[in-house]
Amino acid sequence: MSKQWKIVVGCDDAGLQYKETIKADLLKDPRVAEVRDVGVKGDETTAYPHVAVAAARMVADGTVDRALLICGTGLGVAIAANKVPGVRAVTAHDGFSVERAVLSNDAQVLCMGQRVIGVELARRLAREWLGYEFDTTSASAAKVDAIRAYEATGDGAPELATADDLVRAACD
Ligand SMILES: O=C(CO)[C@H](O)COP(=O)(O)O
Repeated sequence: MSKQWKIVVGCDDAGLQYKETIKADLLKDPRVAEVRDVGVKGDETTAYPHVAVAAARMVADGTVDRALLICGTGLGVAIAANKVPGVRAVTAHDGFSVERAVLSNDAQVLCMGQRVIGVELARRLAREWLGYEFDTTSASAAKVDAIRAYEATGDGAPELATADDLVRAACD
């Protein structure tokens, strides 16, 4: 059996309907072991950065494998989630980008905008997302390592890779 994902969902008030709909889908999906919810709920109006960072911290500390975040555009939640070290969050509204977010970028956080795409497309993309798993032996792995290295030191972490290695990885 393929991996069973632990997932956290989150949204702001502009993403509540999609978050609840996709959460219900995830809860029924046999590929999902656990779904956590960091809000918002009902008539809460917590701003998107707080929710996104709460979810991203759960990814970073290993509480969950992945996060699915919804706001109006999917942009703000991604920007905020990416402030948490170790987290790679993307906004994606098409199937190819969702696939590559995992297979190329090892992104653990998928963000979508309730004001951008229809709910059926968002549900489909979330379903497809569960089917992708990053291959640590793939050619993309060195490029993701380069991202990690830049994050670690801001200059490419020479202890993890030479500058030449990083440039080669970035250009491959
Ligand atoms: O889309 C959002 C942030 O990217 C959010 O749902 C709405 O933000 P606002 O336009 O600043 O209200």
